[in-house]
Amino acid sequence: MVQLFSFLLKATKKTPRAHMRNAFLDTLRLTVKGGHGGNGLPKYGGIGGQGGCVYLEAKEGTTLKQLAQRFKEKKAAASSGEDSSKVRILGRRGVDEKIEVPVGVQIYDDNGKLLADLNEPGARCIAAGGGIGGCTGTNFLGKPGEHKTINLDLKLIADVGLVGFPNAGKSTFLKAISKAKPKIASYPFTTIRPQVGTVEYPDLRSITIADLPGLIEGAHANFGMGHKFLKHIERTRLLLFMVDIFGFQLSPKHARRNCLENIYALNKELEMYDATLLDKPCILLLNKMDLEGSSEILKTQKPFIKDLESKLHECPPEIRPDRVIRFERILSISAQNSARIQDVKKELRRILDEHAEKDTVADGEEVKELLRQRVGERGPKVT
Ligand SMILES: Nc1nc2c(ncn2[C@@H]2O[C@H](COP(=O)(O)OP(=O)(O)OP(=O)(O)O)[C@@H](O)[C@H]2O)c(=O)[nH]1
Repeated sequence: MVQLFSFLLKATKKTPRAHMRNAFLDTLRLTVKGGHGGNGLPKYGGIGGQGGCVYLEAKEGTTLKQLAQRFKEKKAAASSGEDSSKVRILGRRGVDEKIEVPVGVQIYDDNGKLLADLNEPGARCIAAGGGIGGCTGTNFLGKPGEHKTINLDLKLIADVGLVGFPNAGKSTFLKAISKAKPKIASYPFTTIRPQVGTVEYPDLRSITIADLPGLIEGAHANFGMGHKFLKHIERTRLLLFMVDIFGFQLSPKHARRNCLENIYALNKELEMYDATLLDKPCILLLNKMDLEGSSEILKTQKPFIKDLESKLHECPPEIRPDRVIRFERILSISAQNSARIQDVKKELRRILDEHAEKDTVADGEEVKELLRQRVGERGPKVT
């Protein structure tokens, strides 16, 4: 009977859909447990060893998928401290459990409280401390280690976040400008995981661009993949909007949006996710300029794209943003023919450098102000 059931169960088990297989993993839940403290030895006043702790360390090249494979049971524990004995009065400390995590991981507890942000290689945090060893204060009994569930949330760290609706040409553009090799096809949703490309400059400086897929109109209401990948934009320093000059229609059931409407809709999606994203510097790319009729559309739409406020009243309410985004630069390109890709490359660099300089100056001013406040009237003069 049991065999029959297991046979039937196997028969109904479907193979996962192609896009679900090897899916990009950017969250992981783990139960972590610090080691138990060793017991003391009352007769000699011996102290038990402290339990080992579970700690996380950010390492480049690590993925959450590797982690999920290593901890199949989703549990990690450190070893207990050694009991005190006649030959070793001070018990040895338990062995720590080191978990290597991808750079850019944020650690949350079950209440959603941020415990740590491991955003550079080598950054560490203790996930579960070990219990103290038995001593006079504990009646020579070792204490249990910390035990909790943590949530790892990976947010990519890239200089530029590429956003656009499906089929706009994001993958084609990323391939043209960088060394990334994304999948490209003429139907929406080819990209189901963020792709990161690196753009190199002759002076050996390089910048990274993350293609954030899956964004569709209404994603804020959890249509499609919702805002699943938008979290990766939070740490980017510049936004790169990409829009098909001919507009986009997700399916016959959806309204066809022209390029201007697509810009409003993208603006709205970002605003609904996190309005502070609109404060980031932003470049707009109007793509597919190699196709016939594109120049005419550009000519009629450009004045309105430059001044988004002007047509806001005509924008359908479901895609109308409260605040329009300001583009530092608008470039019409053809990702397929690599036309004006070099201009985009230059602009990205220029704007990133300009903002980095501003940030440094702003930081400097802040430090000076702090110093001024601390130094007081009689201290050295801060200029
Ligand atoms: N004519 C023309 N076609 C382009 C251009 N850029 C992209 N395409 C085509 O548009 C289609 C979609 O391109 P992708 O690069 O896959 O678009 P995407 O935005 O990455 O799409 P998703 O993966 O669905 O998010 C493909 O058939 C491309 O060949 C362009 O500049 N000109």
